[in-house]
Amino acid sequence: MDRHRDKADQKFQRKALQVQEAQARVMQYAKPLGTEEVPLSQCCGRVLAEPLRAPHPFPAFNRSGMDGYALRAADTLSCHAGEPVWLEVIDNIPCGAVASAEITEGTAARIMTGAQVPKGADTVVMIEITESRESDGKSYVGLRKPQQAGSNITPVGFELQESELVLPAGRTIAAGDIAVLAAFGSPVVKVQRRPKVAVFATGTELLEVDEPLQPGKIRNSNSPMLEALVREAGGEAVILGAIADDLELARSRVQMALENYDLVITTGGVSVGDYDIMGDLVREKSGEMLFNKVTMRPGSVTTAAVRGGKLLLALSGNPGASFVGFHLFARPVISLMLGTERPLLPEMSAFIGTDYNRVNNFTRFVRARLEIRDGMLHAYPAVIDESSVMVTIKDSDCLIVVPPEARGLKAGDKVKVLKLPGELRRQE
Ligand SMILES: Nc1nc2c(c(=O)[nH]1)N[C@H]1C(S)=C(S)[C@@H](COP(=O)(O)OP(=O)(O)OC[C@H]3O[C@@H](n4cnc5c(N)ncnc54)[C@H](O)[C@@H]3O)O[C@H]1N2
Ligand code: MOO
Ligand SMILES: [Mg+2]
Repeated sequence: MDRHRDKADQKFQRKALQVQEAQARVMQYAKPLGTEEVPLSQCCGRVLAEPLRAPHPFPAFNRSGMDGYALRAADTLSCHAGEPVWLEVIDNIPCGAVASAEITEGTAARIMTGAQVPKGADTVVMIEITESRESDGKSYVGLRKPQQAGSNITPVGFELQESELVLPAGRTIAAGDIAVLAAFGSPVVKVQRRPKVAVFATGTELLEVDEPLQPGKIRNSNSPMLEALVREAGGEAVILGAIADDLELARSRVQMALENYDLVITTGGVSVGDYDIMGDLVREKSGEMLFNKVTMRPGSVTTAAVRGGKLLLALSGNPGASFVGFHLFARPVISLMLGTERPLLPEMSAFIGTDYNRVNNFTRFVRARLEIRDGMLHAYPAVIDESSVMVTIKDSDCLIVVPPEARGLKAGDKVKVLKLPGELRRQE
């Protein structure tokens, strides 16, 4: 009986941490996991593991910006009153070729866009403003206006000098980065290894997605949602299914997962209920509990522990709470494991779109839809945003941070929002 009392006391006496403190506790266990090489075609969205310095200037040669003639600007200065200057065309330089002769006084080379400008030439004149004639088997180009040195030539190193830093390590590779990597000859790219994240759900009430509904039961929506969130954060998610509320079973599953994966995320069973086994499991002596209560809503019962150096994030079973818990705790951990420098959701300020009157003792992270109007951000809180509500997660672009002291926000008040990843939802 006394042992029961002890257990119950432990269960109910939880010390709530501030969100930032709780984030700091989990983030200190998140370190980059090492690197691997992937083909250029598969590196989009991965995190670059080493900086790229330009191995050569870019462009690597003085490049013609027009189809026309390469010549010396000085040779055009003598045109006056519309009298053309005639220069002998001594070379023809298609793109990809190099000149066979230097341009000297009185000569020019026909040249195409993108070709290397020949030695001696300091300007390129576009075909449209030139004239041509043949005489004694020689070709001549005629110009009626003096030209400026440097025109239509992109000088060597215009974009980048040799050894200039182009891509810092830690950058998430996007299309423009891929162009750079290709231009500098990187068929394989060193990227951070993706964390392997085990996701499992707890709850005797849970059905598989393809099972028919049964009385009192629900389908497991958290695991597929978390799988998508892990992927979006740059991790590799492995769904380990749903387990019944059975402490023995959960203990062995969690242990197996901690041994085989970089991070373990569970949902459900962290509150004070009779079958809330994850709470019991985390309080067992075999590991360090980092926290089991956070001053936030939803997700106040979010729990974290470390075992054998690996993090276990036990998120609340309520869909809204597991969504917010993922973004505040799991996403930063995955980001740090990927070696990124800014693991937390970006903060912005917005005008709240409607009144918000819900009162709370804890900071509330209210899911909301963002709209940009006249260049200003407006955040519309979801009409129903209880922890247990699933359906409005899909419409949220951000979380409005409502501190406990904010009582009765009025439409138009300025609020802090945490931007969720991805594009803004369209207004229906
Ligand atoms: N007496 C108290 N009861 C509760 C408290 C409290 O402080 N005292 N806290 C409430 C709060 S706040 C939350 S949040 C929930 C947390 O619940 P658990 O993390 O223990 O989660 P469960 O009990 O397993 O489930 C809660 C809810 O979520 C549904 N669920 C669970 N897993 C899934 C899933 N994979 N997919 C979809 N939905 C899921 C489950 O069926 C329940 O409806 O506790 C409050 N209670
Ligand atoms: O604190 Mo509960 O975790 O969602 O509201
Ligand atoms: Mg519970």
